[in-house]
Amino acid sequence: MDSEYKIVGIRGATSLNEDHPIELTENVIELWNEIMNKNDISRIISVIFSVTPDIKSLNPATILREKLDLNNVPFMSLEEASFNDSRKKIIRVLIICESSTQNFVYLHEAKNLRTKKE
Ligand SMILES: O=C(O)C(=O)C[C@]1(C(=O)O)C=C[C@@H](O)C=C1
Repeated sequence: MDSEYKIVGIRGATSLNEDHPIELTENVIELWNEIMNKNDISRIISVIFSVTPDIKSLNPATILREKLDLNNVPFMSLEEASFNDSRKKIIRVLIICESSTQNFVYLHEAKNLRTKKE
């Protein structure tokens, strides 16, 4: 293994306007492609998705596995814990991988998930 590659966690998130299979598929593939384009990942170890409890139309892991032929990637999908100030219709991902970069990607309404609340 090249020494510049380290095991890191890369985060990302996206949002849905509606819990609809077409929008969910498009936004999950968009998120995945953006993370892959903005990073230099040499090996994926595991991928965990979380979806807020208002997302039921499709499983993001199944979409990637089937549509992008990622059958060898160990995916899991979980329900995100819900709190009083939780944002709605958010899909989060944590990719554990070997990478020389660690660029997080937040798209659409998920862009401000990590901004500090006043
Ligand atoms: O990074 C995100 O997706 C966030 O919503 C931020 C945050 C955090 O406060 O650090 C909140 C909830 C998630 O479970 C993970 C991280």
